[in-house]
Amino acid sequence: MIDKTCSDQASGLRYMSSMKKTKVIAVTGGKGGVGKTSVSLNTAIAIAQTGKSVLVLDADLGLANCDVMLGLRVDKNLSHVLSGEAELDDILVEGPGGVKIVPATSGSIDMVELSPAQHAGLIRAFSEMKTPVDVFIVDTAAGISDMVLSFSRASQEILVVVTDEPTSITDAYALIKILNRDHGVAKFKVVANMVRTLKEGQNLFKKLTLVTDRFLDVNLELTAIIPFDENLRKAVRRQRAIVDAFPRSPSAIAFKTLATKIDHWPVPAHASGNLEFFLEQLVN
Ligand SMILES: Nc1ncnc2c1ncn2[C@@H]1O[C@H](COP(=O)(O)OP(=O)(O)OP(=O)(O)O)[C@@H](O)[C@H]1O
Repeated sequence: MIDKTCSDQASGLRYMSSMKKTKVIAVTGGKGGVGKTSVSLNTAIAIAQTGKSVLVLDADLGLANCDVMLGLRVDKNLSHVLSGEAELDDILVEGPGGVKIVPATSGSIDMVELSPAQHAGLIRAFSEMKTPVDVFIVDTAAGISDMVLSFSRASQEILVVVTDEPTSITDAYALIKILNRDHGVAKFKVVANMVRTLKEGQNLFKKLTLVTDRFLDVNLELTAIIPFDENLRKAVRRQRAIVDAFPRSPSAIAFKTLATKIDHWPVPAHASGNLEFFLEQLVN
């Protein structure tokens, strides 16, 4: 028994040291419709276009829509991996720039309420994945459900997408507050989306920090300002990503700038840089 435990630990350690580091980023925002999926996909594709291997987890498990947004055909999803019918590598769908998407189009999976067997199965599925991953982007659902909090808390970086509407700002504040108060998260990167001018983006950030500075001990950074862009809507209607369909459009340029920034973020040297560590955090 002891021998088995030791050998499990040893192989686990060997495995950990052989693993490539992955940047894990959650894209969240509190309010629905602020552009989380648009930010996740376009940023992921822009990073993939630079030659990096990027995986997007569509973590809006009830209403997953990354595949629909890109007009991709999905045969199998994460529930097939959990039931043992498919390997993770087999369900990945490839989008523009070679970006890979983990389709999770099943309302029946609740990632935070997995049975121990499913938990182990999920970690094993990611451990055994042959597809290398430099950047793992998790597109979370709207709201402040346990699942959104778990995904955010387990990620190394949290991108909070906000728009210049009072409800978006109050929902983003509520999300930041809970992540800080209940989960000890102190660092957030803000993406001001659908703004008409740079100034509007900066003012929006100020409105948010006015309340966070007053009531919370958190550090917010304005990481990206994405302009309102009619071409983005046109691209969505055509089931294309703007960085692919209209690469010179203002929002596409802003997504590429964000991608370059992310590329320069350091990969943590410790275990939190591993995909498996993220999953452990997620389900524990
Ligand atoms: N910068 C932008 N300029 C113009 N339209 C945008 C921009 N960003 C997002 N949109 C539009 O806003 C709508 C909502 O975007 P998206 O689906 O990405 O939001 P979401 O936060 O993921 O929504 P949900 O919470 O429903 O998952 C879409 O129609 C999208 O085309």
